[in-house]
Amino acid sequence: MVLRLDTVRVTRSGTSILRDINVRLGRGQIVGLVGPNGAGKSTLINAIATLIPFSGTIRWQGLPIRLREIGYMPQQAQVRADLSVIETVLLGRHEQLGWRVATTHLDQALGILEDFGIAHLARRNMQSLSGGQQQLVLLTQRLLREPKLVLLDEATSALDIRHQLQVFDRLRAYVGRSGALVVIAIHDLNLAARHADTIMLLDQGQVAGSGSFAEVIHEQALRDVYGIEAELLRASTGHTVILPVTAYGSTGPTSNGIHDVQLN
Ligand SMILES: Nc1ncnc2c1ncn2[C@@H]1O[C@H](COP(=O)(O)OP(=O)(O)OP(=O)(O)O)[C@@H](O)[C@H]1O
Repeated sequence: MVLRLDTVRVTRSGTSILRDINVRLGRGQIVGLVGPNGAGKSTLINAIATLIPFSGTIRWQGLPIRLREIGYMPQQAQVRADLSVIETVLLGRHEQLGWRVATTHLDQALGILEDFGIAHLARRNMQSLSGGQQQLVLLTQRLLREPKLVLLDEATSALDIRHQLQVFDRLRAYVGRSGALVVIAIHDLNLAARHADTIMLLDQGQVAGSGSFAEVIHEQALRDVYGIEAELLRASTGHTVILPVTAYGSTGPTSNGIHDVQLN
């Protein structure tokens, strides 16, 4: 197991935010970090990225994590600099850039933009892009130097359905090629069901479950952690689809099992 957290705790402004987090994660997988608003997902990602103080130990391949060696993308990555898209992506390799940009670096930057279907934006100014386009560019920037640990906080939240699928396809290819570990905080449980190899469910600063989607996200967990009644459907792909029915406590139809639906 390459990412190891032992009794990690985070306290902010006197309040306990994360309590006794013990985690073991192996490489070559996408881990979906899920949980309701305020559960502690961003805090956990920020602690792993060493951006906030924590107690306990966090080790990557047996060593303390160094931010510059990982690919980290915060929840609200902001673009302030007046740079073009290609310049922004190249900054992903800023430690290696000199007075001239090497052709190989430029080719890599253009290649990753192409891979994510946004090569046509290469010469555009970042400020002129939509929020979703900026999110895609920043993701390619983080992946440019091929980090083996990638921490993404809601990295697909501003993307349309096609781009969400595209990003997960690219992340899957990246993980397959590089053997990286990708941890992505994500609200969309259906996306997580489809694309995450492992689910880690956070609730009130603690790990409420980890394992396969089916092991972690079931009707009782949705009731206990999210406070909703939901139907769990099974798509023709075999993946679970969650259909929220009603918020806990309100009246409405409840689920009585898993149903088959045909997706074309
Ligand atoms: N600097 C801070 N000082 C005090 N409390 C904080 C601080 N940062 C976060 N919190 C609290 O910690 C808890 C966890 O926040 P966090 O942002 O990690 O949750 P999250 O699961 O990422 O939520 P969301 O899904 O809404 O993004 C929340 O209750 C939040 O109010």
